[in-house]
Amino acid sequence: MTASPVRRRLRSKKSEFKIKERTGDYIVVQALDAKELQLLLAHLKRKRPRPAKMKNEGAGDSDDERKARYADRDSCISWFNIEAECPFVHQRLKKLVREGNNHWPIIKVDGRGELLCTYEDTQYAVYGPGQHFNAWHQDAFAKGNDPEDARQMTVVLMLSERGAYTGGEFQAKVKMPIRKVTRSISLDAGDALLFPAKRLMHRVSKVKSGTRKTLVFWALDKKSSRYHTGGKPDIPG
Ligand SMILES: O=C(O)CCC(=O)C(=O)O
Ligand SMILES: [Fe+2]
Repeated sequence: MTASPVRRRLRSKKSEFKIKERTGDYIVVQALDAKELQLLLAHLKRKRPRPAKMKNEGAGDSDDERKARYADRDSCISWFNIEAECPFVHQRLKKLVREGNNHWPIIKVDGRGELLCTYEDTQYAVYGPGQHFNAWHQDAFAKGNDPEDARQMTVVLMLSERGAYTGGEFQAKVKMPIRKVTRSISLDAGDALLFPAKRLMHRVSKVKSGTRKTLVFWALDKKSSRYHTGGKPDIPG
């Protein structure tokens, strides 16, 4: 028996991930199991993360004043091509972007259901004692003029066990009926936090002890960005 169109639609939206928390602003899912995480961590041992430069780890030449405050960051990062180096994690991250897009349909989909987006190099971030990303920020701006303003979906993959560090909370400004409130989002090792890159204000508080490690992965839609379209994005800002 064939499913009715409505049932089929519902089934196709069914998550393949265990959803641990879902709000209008962000979602937390279980993304990697312990074995997969170990494989990824073994690969990342070869990396030598270096102090992040502002803005957005580039040369610090942002044309956008909103990003000046990003300088309030102290962490070590390394950028790499995860598709080439760790294909199974790349596949998973792409599925996570799709999962996010099922909740916030921001990225267009072609006739075969493929997301019409590209992916930035992946950021591996390491925060030791005293380090942080204290600056409240969003990862892209609809009206921004920089290459990274093409970011549409953010995936933060937590690599560290809870007991590996204290402090280092991922905090976000979430909508409540009357105003936005700051919430600390609880993440276990292997969890992924998904949110629309141009919407969620967030930061990482200071690590008090131990080491906190994440991967941050962004899906881009270059057509949504002034930078990539010569000032004529096809999506209103
Ligand atoms: O490390 C994290 O948890 C998030 C880092 C972040 O917000 C960023 O790199 O834009
Ligand atoms: Fe961020």
